[in-house]
Amino acid sequence: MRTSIATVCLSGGLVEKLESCAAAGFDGVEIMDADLVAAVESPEEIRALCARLGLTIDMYQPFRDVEGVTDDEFQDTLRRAEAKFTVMDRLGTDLMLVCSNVGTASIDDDALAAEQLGALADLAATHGIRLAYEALAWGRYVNDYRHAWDIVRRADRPNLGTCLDSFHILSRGDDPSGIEQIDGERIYFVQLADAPVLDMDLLSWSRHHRLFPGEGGFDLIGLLGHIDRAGYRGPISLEVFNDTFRQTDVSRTAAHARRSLTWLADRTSEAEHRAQDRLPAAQQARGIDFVEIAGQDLAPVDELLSQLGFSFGGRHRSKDVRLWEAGDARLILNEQRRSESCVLSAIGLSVDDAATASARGELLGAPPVFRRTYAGEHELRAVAAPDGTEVYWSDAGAEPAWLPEFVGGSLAATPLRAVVDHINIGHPWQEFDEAVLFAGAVLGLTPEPVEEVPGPVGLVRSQVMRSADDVVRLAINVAPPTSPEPPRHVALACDDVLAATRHAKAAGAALLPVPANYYDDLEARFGGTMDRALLDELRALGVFYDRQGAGEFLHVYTQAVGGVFFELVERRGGYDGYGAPNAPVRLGAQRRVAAHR
Ligand SMILES: O=C(O)c1ccc(O)c(O)c1
Ligand SMILES: [Mg+2]
Repeated sequence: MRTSIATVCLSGGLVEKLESCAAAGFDGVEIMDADLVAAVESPEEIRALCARLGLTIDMYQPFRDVEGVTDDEFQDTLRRAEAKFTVMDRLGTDLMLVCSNVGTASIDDDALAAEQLGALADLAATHGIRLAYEALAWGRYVNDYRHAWDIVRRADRPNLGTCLDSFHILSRGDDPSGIEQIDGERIYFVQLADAPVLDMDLLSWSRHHRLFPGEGGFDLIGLLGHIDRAGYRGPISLEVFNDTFRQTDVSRTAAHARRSLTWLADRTSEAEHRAQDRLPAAQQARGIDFVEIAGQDLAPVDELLSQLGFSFGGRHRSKDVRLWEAGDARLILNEQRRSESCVLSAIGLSVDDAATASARGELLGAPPVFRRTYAGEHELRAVAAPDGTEVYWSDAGAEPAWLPEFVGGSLAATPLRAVVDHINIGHPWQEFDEAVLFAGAVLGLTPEPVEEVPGPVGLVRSQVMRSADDVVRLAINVAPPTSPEPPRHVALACDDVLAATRHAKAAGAALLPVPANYYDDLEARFGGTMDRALLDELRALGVFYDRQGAGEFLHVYTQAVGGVFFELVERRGGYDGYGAPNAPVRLGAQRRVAAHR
């Protein structure tokens, strides 16, 4: 797949954008007119830079307000176009994007539109330039790709074709299968954007919320299949107007964008027989091997885990690392990284083939992580997620291969038997989409619908990504910008949260206090259908409750140690959520505790 990207996706000046696109491995770019106009470099200098960087200039865009206008207006359009054709000659690019008219169109007449586009194409031909006509979803009269193709056919010029843009097709819910009716030679360009499924006006949705493939709700794989079957063999270009990507680090966004196309090419390669685009298969996690917490002084975490009913699993033979266990839940405390306060720093996953998992991660641009190992120690393969969290893979077995490296653990049975239910990672707002792409592409997880939870300092957006068998459930949260350190937590599932909470309280664990108002409300909501004794016990212990149909969810939180806290959960009757209705109360309680420290 030849890859391209519109300069409008990125922040910074044109030269920085081009350098970042080349560094990220794109083959070409679409240069946005406004980016060139604002640059101090001449078109000749930009052309030379692209040549030096190995980037082709695949398209110049956009040219607006062409068709459906009065004759006077059209004469001015030709004058304007001539000036831009000259710029394109200097840039050395031969394809111009022409958007369907959204502003000046006053005449709804396909014959006139075809005539005017034809005349513009004839003028372009004197420069050796081709035009790609694109239906914008909010075009005044032309807003459907089939309509744009009709007009192109009607104009019937050898240098006039169409540009397909996934956003304009899928945002309107148009049937993309009609693409196969288009002559592939006349599809001059393909622009791709994903987007969250939103119910809002098309223009604002398009200009602010587009996403890179794999981060939204559009079926881009299906769309590419139609485009491929139409016979299109040109570049696949990203055109993603997004408020976040336009203001964040340009080289990081370019790499992120390129990763989305690597993922997409892999997903479409099977159907389209493009073996060169194929990646090693995503490895579904069989289990969570461990969760690691790192920090300078983790004694308070040792204490808390002991109070929760974990048992000490020993110290590592050669490193300043300790293990705590409760049934199948294993927590590693790592004091080797002395610069950090207490953070959730790594996740270990067991998979069928760890080598394949890490090879895939690296091909998707995730940086490999190396930790020093000593003779006889198990070497784990790992990459870093976009936020720096390390993901380790090990081959699934009866028990983790690294377990014997921990010595001196207590042999007593654990009071708590648990398994990691979900892991919740707070991210700064600008890293959210990248994290979603990483979890989907590298970890092979599938997104659940986004939840939004009102917190005391802003709306918290939460996207759970999970494996097919629910072994891994990763909640990606956007922390409110005012929270100093994005909080993270590990939720541990056990059979009896009430008993576990009694045990933890008796052992002196600092649990999160829950306000009485919460239980008054619980009584109002469920009092009619809930056992009185249960309600009283929830209130006495500070345990949260939620219900979905016949399913019930009991959960309780510890207070945070640094940037980490724990949750004990009990799922009854097939409850499948995360207690989202309780999140505002939890966030409020956490804020109160933090304020009193
Ligand atoms: O929002 C726009 O104006 C705009 C311009 C060019 C495009 O290719 C497009 O999809 C949208
Ligand atoms: Mg477009």
